[in-house]
Amino acid sequence: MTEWPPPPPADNARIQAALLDPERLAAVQDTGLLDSIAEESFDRLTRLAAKITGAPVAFVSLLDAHRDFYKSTFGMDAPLSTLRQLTGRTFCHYSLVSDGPLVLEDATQLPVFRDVPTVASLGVRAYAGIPLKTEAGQVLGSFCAVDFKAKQWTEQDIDILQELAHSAMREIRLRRALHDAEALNQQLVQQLRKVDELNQALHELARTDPLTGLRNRRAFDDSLGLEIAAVERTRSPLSLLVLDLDHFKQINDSFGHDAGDKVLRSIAQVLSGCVRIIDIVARVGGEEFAVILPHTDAQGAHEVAQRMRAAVAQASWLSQPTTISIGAASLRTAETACSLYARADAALYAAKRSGRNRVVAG
Ligand SMILES: Nc1nc2c(ncn2[C@@H]2O[C@H](COP(=O)(O)OP(=O)(O)OP(=O)(O)O)[C@@H](O)[C@H]2O)c(=O)[nH]1
Repeated sequence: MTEWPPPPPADNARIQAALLDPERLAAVQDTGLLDSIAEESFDRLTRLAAKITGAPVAFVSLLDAHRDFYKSTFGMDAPLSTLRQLTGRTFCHYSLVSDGPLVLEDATQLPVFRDVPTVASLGVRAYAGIPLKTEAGQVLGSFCAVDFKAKQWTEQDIDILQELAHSAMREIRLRRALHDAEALNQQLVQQLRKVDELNQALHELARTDPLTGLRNRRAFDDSLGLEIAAVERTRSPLSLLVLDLDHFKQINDSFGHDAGDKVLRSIAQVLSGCVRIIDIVARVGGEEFAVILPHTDAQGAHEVAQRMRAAVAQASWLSQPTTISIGAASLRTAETACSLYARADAALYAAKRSGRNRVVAG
């Protein structure tokens, strides 16, 4: 056809330079389509191209450094489709540097083009290729139609192929945008996970006594409420110990506040070592601790309390013995957390009044 006379064939060096241009290759990689499977959104376009132009074959090629990758093919018979990743010089390479549609009515009649391997190997004679160009001007490959006999491409054929090439480019951009959105979404999910972890850490921090690492008063109150609620379901016993160091003021006064802190930390360790994993040890005040003992009756609570009292009394603290007094109370039917605590606290003060270093049940 006269409207699109084939341009003088580009020399090999120019094609090679364009093929290997790093920016172009980066753009091709960036599509994320190399080696991807066939997709209906592209196949629909090649099918349409063949149907409307009457060409038996249409395809979308992406030009990698050393191969043509066909994202979509229509009308290629079995042996041809095995050439899905064609190597060697192809018409699409000429299209790459053609700066517009490359339209060949009969390649066998044209110098250089007649030497393109697919002319001899597959019998290709007519070719119309529209460069697939990014907004930045990088040519990714071509949208092509091919015939095995000479073909007079009409102006409408080329218009249609250009429209379809345009749609293919839009599809490519859409893929990229989707991919970017997925990556962003992934990042967002990771950030949210981090925020969750931080929140969790903050939550833990807000419930932890910084000096001893035990639960603090707030966490203790929550735990006691939950354990009492569980008792209402399970009807199992529950006991509470409230402990206070004896004459702790003297330790502070004699050895200093830091030494007092050290004693509090050690006491926390000793107490934690006396209980089961399900028991809850908390520091509920300056030198006051409390221990929730689920599934434990008054007898069991007394045993644990005596174990704690003896363990503290036997440990070597600074240069003087340190002891604790303990009040114990076991939950009564329909009793509130407040009442249970008050009874254990009253028992603690009874223990103090009656000489310290002892356990009193409330
Ligand atoms: N080192 C240190 N001391 C604390 C802390 N919290 C409270 N205390 C001290 O604990 C002491 C408590 O004194 P008191 O309430 O008189 O009780 P006590 O000396 O233990 O005497 P009894 O309880 O009657 O046996 C005070 O000296 C407080 O300063 C703390 O976090 N670190």
